[in-house]
Amino acid sequence: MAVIVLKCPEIEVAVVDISVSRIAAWNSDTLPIYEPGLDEVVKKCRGKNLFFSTGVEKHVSEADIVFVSVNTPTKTQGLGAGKTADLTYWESAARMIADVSKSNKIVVEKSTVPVKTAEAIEKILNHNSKGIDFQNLSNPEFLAEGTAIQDLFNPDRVLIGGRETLEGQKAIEALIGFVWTGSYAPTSGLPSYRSLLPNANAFLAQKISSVNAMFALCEATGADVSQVSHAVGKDTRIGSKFLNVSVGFGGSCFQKDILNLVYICKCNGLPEVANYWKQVIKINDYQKTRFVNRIVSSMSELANNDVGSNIIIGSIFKNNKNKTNIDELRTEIRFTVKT
Ligand SMILES: NC(=O)C1=CN([C@@H]2O[C@H](COP(=O)(O)OP(=O)(O)OC[C@H]3O[C@@H](n4cnc5c(N)ncnc54)[C@H](O)[C@@H]3O)[C@@H](O)[C@H]2O)C=CC1
Ligand SMILES: O=C(O)[C@H]1O[C@H](OP(=O)(O)OP(=O)(O)OC[C@H]2O[C@@H](n3ccc(=O)[nH]c3=O)[C@H](O)[C@@H]2O)[C@H](O)[C@@H](O)[C@@H]1O
Repeated sequence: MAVIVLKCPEIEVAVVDISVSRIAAWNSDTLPIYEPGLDEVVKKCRGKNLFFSTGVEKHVSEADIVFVSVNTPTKTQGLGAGKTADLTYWESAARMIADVSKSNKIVVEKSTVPVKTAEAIEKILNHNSKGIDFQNLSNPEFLAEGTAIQDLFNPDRVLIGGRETLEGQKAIEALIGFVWTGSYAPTSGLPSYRSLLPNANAFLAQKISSVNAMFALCEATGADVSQVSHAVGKDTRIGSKFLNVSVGFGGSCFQKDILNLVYICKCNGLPEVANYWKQVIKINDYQKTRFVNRIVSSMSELANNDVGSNIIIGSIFKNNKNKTNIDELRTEIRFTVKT
């Protein structure tokens, strides 16, 4: 949103959140997230055409276009727990939009929502007795944490999906007004767009798991994995990105999106495809365990002395992120030390 307001000064954007502390932070000198370049953009536009507020209902009712980027974590209980996305926040946001709206609106999905289940959102929005027309568009975000502003200024691609009706196409045209650059892919039905981000993320994660599997073999055979991965990355069909060996991928999206994909494949009678993607997560778990085992065995004193001391080993894969993979590793380390 910050980049949209910078590029489109004539458009007023209100960023709303039910979290009072988050909005207070957005209005302060210390923003709640760190991204290179974000501070400058926010400080330049805040109070002019960019506002942060907890007045969710007021701003939603006044808006022409509502972008929804609420959290969609992996479900922790009920049907599909540990696999599919928890749409509670999305559903409650959709209900609120339907309740407070007094005029037609374009509702843009920024959250990663699974294909098919998202049809329920359209039903919630369109099941109103006020005669309001909601056009639901999908505009998946491809930014990565740590390079978000750069990714938004120079996107590889911008995708917008909507209904193949006259109203749907008009809504897409209206949204394109906000999307100032990047290649604009031809539109097609919403299911294609909702399938895109989880599948693209699964492909990227699969590359990391492949290079980490290659790493294990390189170590066993005395080869230098950086030379091998460099050579593999020179193949333009494969490319050099996402070929860095690591302690396994973390982050907020890969694991949750792949679990979602696995669940959807199973629900659609495709167990083999589900197992294929599941394997990417299994290799990632194997990589984490391999890393931890290596650390623990090289610290023999720690391995032989289960005194419950807290030793935290952290790892940051890349600069400019305010998160690390440390939580996952901490769990793994405790488990390893105690057994
Ligand atoms: N973080 C990333 O790099 C990317 C995230 N996504 C997707 O975007 C979505 C959001 O991700 P994050 O920003 O990382 O999550 P987040 O958890 O940091 O932020 C979500 C915010 O939504 C607020 N919220 C929940 N319900 C609300 C409601 N009814 N009204 C107003 N605010 C509400 C929460 O208070 C929270 O502050 C997820 O679906 C994620 O998969 C997609 C691409 C990139
Ligand atoms: O759907 C999303 O939310 C986003 O998920 C990822 O973005 P992000 O999770 O911010 O982080 P990345 O920098 O892409 O890395 C993900 C994980 O993979 C690991 N990684 C990445 C690259 C690599 O070569 N090796 C590797 O182990 C990182 O350490 C990190 O834990 C994708 O890169 C974005 O395109 C996507 O929009």
